[in-house]
Amino acid sequence: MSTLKEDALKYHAEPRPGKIATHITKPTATQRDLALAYSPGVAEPVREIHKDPEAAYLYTGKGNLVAVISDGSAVLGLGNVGALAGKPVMEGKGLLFKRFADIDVFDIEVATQDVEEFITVVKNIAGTFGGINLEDISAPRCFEIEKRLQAMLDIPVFHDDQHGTAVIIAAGLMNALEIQGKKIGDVNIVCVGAGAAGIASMNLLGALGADKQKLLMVDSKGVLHTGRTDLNAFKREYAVDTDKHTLADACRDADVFIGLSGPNIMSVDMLNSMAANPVVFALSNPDPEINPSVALAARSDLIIATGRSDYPNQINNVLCFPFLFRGALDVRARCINIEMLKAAVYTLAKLAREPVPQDVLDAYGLESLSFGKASIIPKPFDARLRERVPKAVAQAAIDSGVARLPLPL
Ligand SMILES: NC(=O)C1=CN([C@@H]2O[C@H](COP(=O)(O)OP(=O)(O)OC[C@H]3O[C@@H](n4cnc5c(N)ncnc54)[C@H](OP(=O)(O)O)[C@@H]3O)[C@@H](O)[C@H]2O)C=CC1
Ligand SMILES: CC(=O)C(=O)O
Ligand SMILES: [Mg+2]
Repeated sequence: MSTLKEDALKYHAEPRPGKIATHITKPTATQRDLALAYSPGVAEPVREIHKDPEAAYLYTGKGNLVAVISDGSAVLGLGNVGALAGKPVMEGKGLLFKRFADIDVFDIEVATQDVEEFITVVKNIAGTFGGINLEDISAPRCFEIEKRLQAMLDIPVFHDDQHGTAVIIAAGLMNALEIQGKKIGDVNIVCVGAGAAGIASMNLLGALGADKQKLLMVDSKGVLHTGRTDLNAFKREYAVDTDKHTLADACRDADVFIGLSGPNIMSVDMLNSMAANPVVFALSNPDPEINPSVALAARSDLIIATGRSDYPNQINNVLCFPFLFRGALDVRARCINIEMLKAAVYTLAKLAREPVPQDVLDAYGLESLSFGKASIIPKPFDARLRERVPKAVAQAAIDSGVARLPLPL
């Protein structure tokens, strides 16, 4: 039998290399077609856009085109593999944008990890696009890059690993805590990984009612505590006065473990030391902080999720970014703000409580599935995501004053 590695390499190589290509949207069969598509006809939209840049939305693909841009500095949990090696992931994001939200993508791998150079590249190509999805850029550089680019540009600049991840964690956690009979403001949370995903996810959980005093963040050197002198400004926000200094200390009596760090970091002893009815989101890709089979064998009162497609409860930003951008592009939003993120959270969480459609069951080879410990979040194939999340996001953009168009009919 072939292995996942063999299958994955073959999938990417055959029948033609890569996962995504461009296609033509206009007739090209006759001399007249070419005269319209290219010279001389193409001069007409050029003149219109020269007079009014907004006309680019009318005459080019800009409004439905997103750039997935990476410097390859934090690719999944594989680390700093560089721009080119990250390309399969960026093509993958393009595939997901297209498959789930019919958004066109150019993936762009920028071979510099210098913040100024990177910002200059993105700023200078941004006019081509309706939105910028920054991907797999390590912290703390990613925070400055996103903030400065958003301030310069009038299209959404969205770091998926920060906010896409935060949205799906928040939606999944709201449901998981309800099933476990706990409230977000009461629970002790451990977040391992104080990078792009960890910091942004804890910021959003805080905005949704999590108590910072009950939160311990952990990086590769241990718990972020006030005695540490090696913390950057983003980590310092989460430093607490505690004598818990190791991950094992932090896990003791915790209700929630969120892993946004690297593979196999959580031991069974750590899991066993958590409070009753715990929630573990082991979200490092491709290998989670703890293997779900091992974890479930150790504790039957557990809810566990991973970032992977091959286990129940996939907490992965694929459930957010296609639908969030669809909503933002539909109303030509200038940015993606917290109101839009919250709208996505609530819509995703609510949808998970409804019966799962048959075609979704078929795609996963399941007889049945209903809201509960093994189904806290919708599956990406659920067509209702495309119907509901963009609409909620677009409405939030309108209500918060960042939309330039009304809701589509
Ligand atoms: N399921 C999903 O949808 C998503 C999952 N992720 C996963 O989250 C992880 C982090 O991604 P991202 O935030 O973008 O990367 P960053 O590089 O920005 O951050 C990584 C963080 O993990 C910490 N870390 C690394 N190794 C360890 C360790 N052994 N013990 C404790 N902490 C550790 C780093 O510590 P230090 O600061 O000390 O270097 C850093 O704080 C990846 O595995 C990625 O696949 C990310 C986005 C979405
Ligand atoms: C899912 C994703 O974006 C990551 O692991 O980096
Ligand atoms: Mg990523």
